[in-house]
Amino acid sequence: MALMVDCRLLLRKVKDLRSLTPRRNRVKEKWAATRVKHPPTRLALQHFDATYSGQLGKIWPSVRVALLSERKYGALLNHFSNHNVLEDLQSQGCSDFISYRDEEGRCFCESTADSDGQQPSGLQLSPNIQCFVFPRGDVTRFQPARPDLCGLLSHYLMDAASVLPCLALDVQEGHNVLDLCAAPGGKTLALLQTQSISFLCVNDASVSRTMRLRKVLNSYVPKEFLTNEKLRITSFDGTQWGDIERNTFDRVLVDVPCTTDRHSLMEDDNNIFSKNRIGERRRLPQLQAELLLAGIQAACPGGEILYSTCTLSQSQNQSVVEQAVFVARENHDIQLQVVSLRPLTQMFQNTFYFAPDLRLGEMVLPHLTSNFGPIYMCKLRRLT
Ligand SMILES: C[S@@+](CC[C@H](N)C(=O)[O-])C[C@H]1O[C@@H](n2cnc3c(N)ncnc32)[C@H](O)[C@@H]1O
Repeated sequence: MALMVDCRLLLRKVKDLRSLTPRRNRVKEKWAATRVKHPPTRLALQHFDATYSGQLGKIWPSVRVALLSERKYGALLNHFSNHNVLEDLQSQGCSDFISYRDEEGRCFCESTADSDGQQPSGLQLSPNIQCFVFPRGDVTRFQPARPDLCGLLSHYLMDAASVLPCLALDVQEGHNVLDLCAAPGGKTLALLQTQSISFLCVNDASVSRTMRLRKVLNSYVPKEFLTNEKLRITSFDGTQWGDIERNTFDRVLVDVPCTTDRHSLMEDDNNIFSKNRIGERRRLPQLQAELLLAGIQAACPGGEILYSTCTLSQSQNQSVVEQAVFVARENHDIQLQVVSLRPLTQMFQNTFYFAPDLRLGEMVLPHLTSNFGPIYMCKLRRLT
C-alpha cells in the first residue's frame, strides 16, 4: 500500500516537473504555430514580381530594388507657419524642387497637343507650393517639424512625388475644390498652401482617418482658414458623392485607396496582401472606378479631375480611368477629355524618374537615384 502511494506521488511529481521544465520548448512550439508562414510583405513581393515584370519589362529590377530600399521624403513648406525653416533646409543642402524650374528657364505655358493626341495642360503652378528635397541619391532624413509661437508646424514630411497631383490639379483663384479621399491630409495641405481656394471640401470615408486629417489641419493651418465658410470636412462614402452634389466643383482630387505598393512591401501590419484582405484587394479597381466616376459627376462642366494612386498596377491606374470615362459617357452623358501632363513631367524630370511611354496619364517610378513614388496620375477635363 505504502509503495503504491509512493508510486502515485512520484508520478504526480514527474507530471508536475514536466509541466514546469519544458517552458522554453512550449514557447517555441507556440511561436512556431502562430508564426505567419507567408507574411503579407512576401506575398506582395511575389504578386509584384508576377505582374510588374510583365508590365514594366526590363526596368522592373531597378524599380524593385528601389521599392525595397530606403525611400526619400520631401518637406512641404507650411506658409502659414512663422517658423522660418527655409534657411535651415538650404544649409542642409536641400532645394525646392518646384521653383527649381525657374533656374532652368522653363515655364508652364500652353503647348501644342502631344503626339498621343492628349490635350496640353496649360497649367500655372502656384508659387506658394514649395517642397524641399535632398539632391539625387541622397536619402538623408529631415528633422521633425517645429512649431512656431502659435503652435503651427513649419513643414510636412511626405513623398515629394505626392505633391505632383496637387500641382497638376492647377487650382486657380476663387476655385471650389473637392478632395474626395483626403486623409491623412498631405495633399489637402499642399492645396491649401496655394491660398487661392474659395471653398474646400475634404472628405474621407474613414472616421478615424478623418480625425487624423483634422489634427493635421489644426497643426498646420490657422483657425481663420478653417471656418465653415471656407472648409467642410465630411466622412461620407465617396462613391455616393455623385448623388449628393453634382456639377459643383472646379477641381476634384480623387486620390484613391490602392495597394500602396511601398507600404505593402515594408509593413506586415495593416497590409492589404494579408490573407484576410484578399476580397478587399480584389474589389479595389471597382471601388476606384466608382470613386473616380463620383468625382467626375461632382465636377462642373469645364471642371478638372485629377485621379491618383501610389501603385504601379495598370489595373488600378489606366484601366480604372478607362472604365470611369466609359461609364461617364455611356451612362451619364458626360464627355471627358484627357489632359496631358507631359509639360509637368518635362519640368520635373531632374527630380523624378517618370515611366516612359505610358498610354494614359503619367507615373513616377521609384529609382535608387530618386527614390520617390510610385505615384500615378491622370487628369481629365469635363467637356459636358
Ligand atoms: C491614398 S489615401 C488618401 C491620401 C490623402 N489624399 C493624402 O494625401 O494624405 C486613400 C484614402 O481613401 C479613403 N477611402 C477609402 N474608401 C473610401 C470611400 N469609399 N470614400 C472616401 N474615401 C475612401 C481611405 O480611408 C484613405 O484615407
